[in-house]
Amino acid sequence: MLITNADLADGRTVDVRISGERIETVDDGLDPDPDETVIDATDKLLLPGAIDAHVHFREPGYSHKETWDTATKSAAAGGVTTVVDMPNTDPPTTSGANFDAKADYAEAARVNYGINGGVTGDWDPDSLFDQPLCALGEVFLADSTGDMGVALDLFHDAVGRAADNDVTVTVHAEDETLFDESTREADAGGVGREANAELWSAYRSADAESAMIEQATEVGRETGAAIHIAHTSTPEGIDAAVAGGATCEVCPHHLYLSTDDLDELGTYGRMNPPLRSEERRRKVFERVADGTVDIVATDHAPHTREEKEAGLWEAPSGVPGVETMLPLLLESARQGELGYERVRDLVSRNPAEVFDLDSKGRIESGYDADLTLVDPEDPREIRGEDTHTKCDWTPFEGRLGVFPELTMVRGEVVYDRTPGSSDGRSDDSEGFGDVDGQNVRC
Ligand SMILES: NC(=O)N[C@@H](CC(=O)O)C(=O)O
Ligand SMILES: [Zn+2]
Ligand SMILES: [Zn+2]
Repeated sequence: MLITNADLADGRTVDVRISGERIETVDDGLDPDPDETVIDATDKLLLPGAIDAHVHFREPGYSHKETWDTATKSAAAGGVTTVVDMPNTDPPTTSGANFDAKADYAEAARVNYGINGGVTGDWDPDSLFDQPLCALGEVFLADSTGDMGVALDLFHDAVGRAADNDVTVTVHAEDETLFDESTREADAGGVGREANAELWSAYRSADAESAMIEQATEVGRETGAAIHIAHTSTPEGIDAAVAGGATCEVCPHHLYLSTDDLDELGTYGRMNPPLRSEERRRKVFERVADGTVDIVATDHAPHTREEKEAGLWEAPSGVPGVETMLPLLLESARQGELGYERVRDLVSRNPAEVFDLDSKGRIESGYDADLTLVDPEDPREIRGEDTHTKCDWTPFEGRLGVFPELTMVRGEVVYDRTPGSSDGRSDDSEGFGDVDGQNVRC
């Protein structure tokens, strides 16, 4: 296959030849071979497929929220070609056997995936580390969905084991002892969008995050493990991660939403860590734009509308996001708030480096042909009902996103937004190709 005249994030315009699963040549003036499929990418932007290093695809255990099929369609339609799945499923991914149980479900994936191991009081590190883990984590230092919170002494042991096995540790860092219990009394009731979700932000305080990041990075230094701080939501948290020698990630909801949006979102804006003030959100955005933050990942955490239609303290935490991450970032690039190379680094190059995905994250000869093609000047309104996640709602309703036209996984079309228009490149009427997702560690 030959993609001609594509603009790259660095401003070059090139032809890209794909041979089998790999990028063969990146050059200009490549002539199509006889019988070679040609995609004219004139005025389109070609990006390495996004790597979402933080998703909750819910199976086994919670197929009513999401399945590997719906979630990886959502990923493909959002330009995400690799995902890393978190362990808070049922059973949790805390032993070799439980890893195998998840791997069976993951066979339905249409994009590449990694599976992480998790830590609980009764985890089985011996059998777990025998498996091809992508990373250890998220290791929960506070309870979140799945109630997998662990104490610091167990965390210390687990990080030590990870260091011995040369596995990166992704950490959910909040200090429960610093949560503000008094906020519970202020709740006047109200369910779903009527709930006063600002109380959730007050409850799981900004201090609780940065204090625990300091402790987690100290354990990293003591043990020599590579620590990656998940979903940092505050400038203080990002600065603590950097000072502590860890890598860190920011999620689209902490980049584009703040407590100002909670009037409208209610429990649909409840997640851990919670949304922060507009002032903090701006400072987080600055740190993403200037390269202080290593990666953007979604923490795609779908729950049904029925589950979200509950009181503030009963509703589950988490929002979907795998389909809207790259579109939101590309809209910021269109607006001049982020450079295209920064976007590429945040969602492709850097996650590939942090998680040792050696053949991914770049459009260069020899790399996997995981690619996504967009018209950078064609934003659309984000609509929950248009997304492919099973939960069918989005906290970004009505915002603009620059969505992919075409996504490829290891040289095969996994998503084509205009099926039929392009010589049958996809297999079904929704535009999805029947691609066999592969475990990135196998
Ligand atoms: N972020 C969330 O609010 N929820 C996540 C768990 C997590 O990442 O903490 C979930 O799995 O629902
Ligand atoms: Zn978390
Ligand atoms: Zn998470």
